[in-house]
Amino acid sequence: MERKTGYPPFPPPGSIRILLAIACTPLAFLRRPIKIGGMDVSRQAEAVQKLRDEQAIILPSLLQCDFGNLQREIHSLEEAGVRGFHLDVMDGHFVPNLTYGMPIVEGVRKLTSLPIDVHLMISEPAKYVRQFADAGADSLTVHAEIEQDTSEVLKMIRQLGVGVGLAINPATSFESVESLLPLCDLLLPMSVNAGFGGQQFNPVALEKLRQARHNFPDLLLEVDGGVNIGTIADCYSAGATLFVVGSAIFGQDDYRQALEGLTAAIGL
Ligand SMILES: O=C(CO)[C@@H](O)[C@H](O)COP(=O)(O)O
Ligand SMILES: [Co+2]
Repeated sequence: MERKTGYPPFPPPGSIRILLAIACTPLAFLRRPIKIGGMDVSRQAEAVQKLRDEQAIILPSLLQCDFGNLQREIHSLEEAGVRGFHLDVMDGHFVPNLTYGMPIVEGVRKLTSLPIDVHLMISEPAKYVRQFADAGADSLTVHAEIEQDTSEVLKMIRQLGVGVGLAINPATSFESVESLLPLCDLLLPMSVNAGFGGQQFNPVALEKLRQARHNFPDLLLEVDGGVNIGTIADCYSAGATLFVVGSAIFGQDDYRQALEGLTAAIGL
């Protein structure tokens, strides 16, 4: 399937081209917000760009960090070289586990300027996406398996000016969500059933990554669940560039060593 890029098929007329060139310089993004149809696209562009900037980004899933020492944990992870954070929000309904909500996102936002990637494992994301964006999330990923209209939720997230992500559990096929992908910046084929850290990697995610990379070359591809030095290389070869890692970091005393092991495993 050919991806609709939204780009014009030929260069726009001179005046529009100049305006676009000014608006698209990184410095212009830093100077002022750009509103298109009432939406602030500068934050979205910056956040998604940061995630696109590198060949591979390891995102620690903070689920297993020491929340009694959150500031120290964020600091240690930054010192160890991480380039972003992954926050798992679970509501005890969409998944049989309950974690945290907006206050923790807000707390982490105060402690870091790195991208915060929020994974919403909740039944009714439409009710809360605005609050998560206001709390400081840079990208919001919702599950295709929710009972709400997923395309409407993805459009709502787009309007909020943050990165738009779609997650699919191992039992959900790539084909069943393909038509939603033009609405997204990011696809997350889960390599475990959403709900708990510390599960074993399910290779069913790999074929979905390959399909997505082939059909949607510009889409950010993330993988989450059981990613460790034994599984990360296959995910990278399949096309993922964002790697969510919980146990393989927090199960180690030395975060730097854990990160170095993971990046070495993909040859970077
Ligand atoms: O979204 C989830 C679990 O549902 C994850 O982000 C996990 O927290 C990752 O932990 P590990 O599988 O790496 O231990
Ligand atoms: Co997650």
